[in-house]
Amino acid sequence: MSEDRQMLAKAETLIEALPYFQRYAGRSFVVKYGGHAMGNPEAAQDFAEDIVLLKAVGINPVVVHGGGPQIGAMLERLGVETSFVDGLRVTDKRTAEVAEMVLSGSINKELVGWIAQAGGKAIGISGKDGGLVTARKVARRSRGVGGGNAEPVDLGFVGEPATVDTAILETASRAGMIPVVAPIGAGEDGATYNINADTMAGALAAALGAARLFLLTDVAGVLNGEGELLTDLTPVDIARLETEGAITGGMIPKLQTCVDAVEAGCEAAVILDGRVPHAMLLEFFTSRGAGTLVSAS
Ligand SMILES: Nc1ncnc2c1ncn2[C@@H]1O[C@H](COP(=O)(O)OP(=O)(O)O)[C@@H](O)[C@H]1O
Ligand SMILES: CC(=O)N[C@@H](CCC(=O)OP(=O)(O)O)C(=O)O
Repeated sequence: MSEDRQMLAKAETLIEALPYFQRYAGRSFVVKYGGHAMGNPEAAQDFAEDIVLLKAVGINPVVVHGGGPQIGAMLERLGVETSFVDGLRVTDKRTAEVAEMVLSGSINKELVGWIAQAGGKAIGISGKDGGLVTARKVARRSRGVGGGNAEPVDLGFVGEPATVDTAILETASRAGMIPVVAPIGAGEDGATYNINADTMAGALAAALGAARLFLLTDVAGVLNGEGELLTDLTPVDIARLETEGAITGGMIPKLQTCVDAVEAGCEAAVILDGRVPHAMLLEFFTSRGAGTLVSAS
């Protein structure tokens, strides 16, 4: 391509994005960055640039991060065994301490650093800060599909957001900052609860009335039993896939989050491959969408 044609193509890409900038300026986007997607430092830098660009065009991004694999690695180093039920980590007191240390400590600050490198101002918090989230203990769960006969398991200090006060997010956004939220919350009893990061992101998206919820992971999107990408899903489709047993592990809380978010008024929730450079920008601002888009109908 000649240099002139290349310049023209760049200008056209920007113009293609203009209606989106205009339509979504002032709205909130909640972006969940999964622990699996974080493995690649280059993709992480691209991710941070995308977030800073959203902020620069007047959108208010709120980042929620995971860190499941990183918590797992730290538990292994400490010789603590760990297990999951329906994609949720069974969390005793020691595990909750390690989860908070890894999530609120190292990962949260790493992401704040990446955003700063990309020229943005991020503020790292957890659900405990500014009364953002009050957690309640999740109910006992049966193990996996067809686990109906098994004794339900007590997941310990696994929480879900019971109340959300978005004031701290709005204050930070108004001040030009990008909130980066670790999925940890305090219960009314003062205990620390480990919250699945997808669930946390969905609760914030619902409370903010976010225009979009992006869940960045390490797969192309939701795959059917044949391994093919499903590009558009509704809550009815998701219920069918779950009954068929096509959804397992971490995809269970992810899809439940999408359903809850769109039913609470979020326009769309998108599951995207966070390993693909600039996946979120390409999905949102151009016609070259990727991943799985969940909408109410
Ligand atoms: N139907 C499905 N389509 C895609 N991925 C699925 C499906 N069912 C289960 N998964 C699993 O869900 C994982 C994504 O969830 P998770 O490991 O919690 O990621 P993250 O750390 O990004 O939240 C995928 O890597 C895949 O192994
Ligand atoms: C209760 C529960 O399962 N909490 C998660 C929190 C981190 C998380 O959700 O990280 P990803 O998004 O990277 O999976 C955990 O302990 O792994």
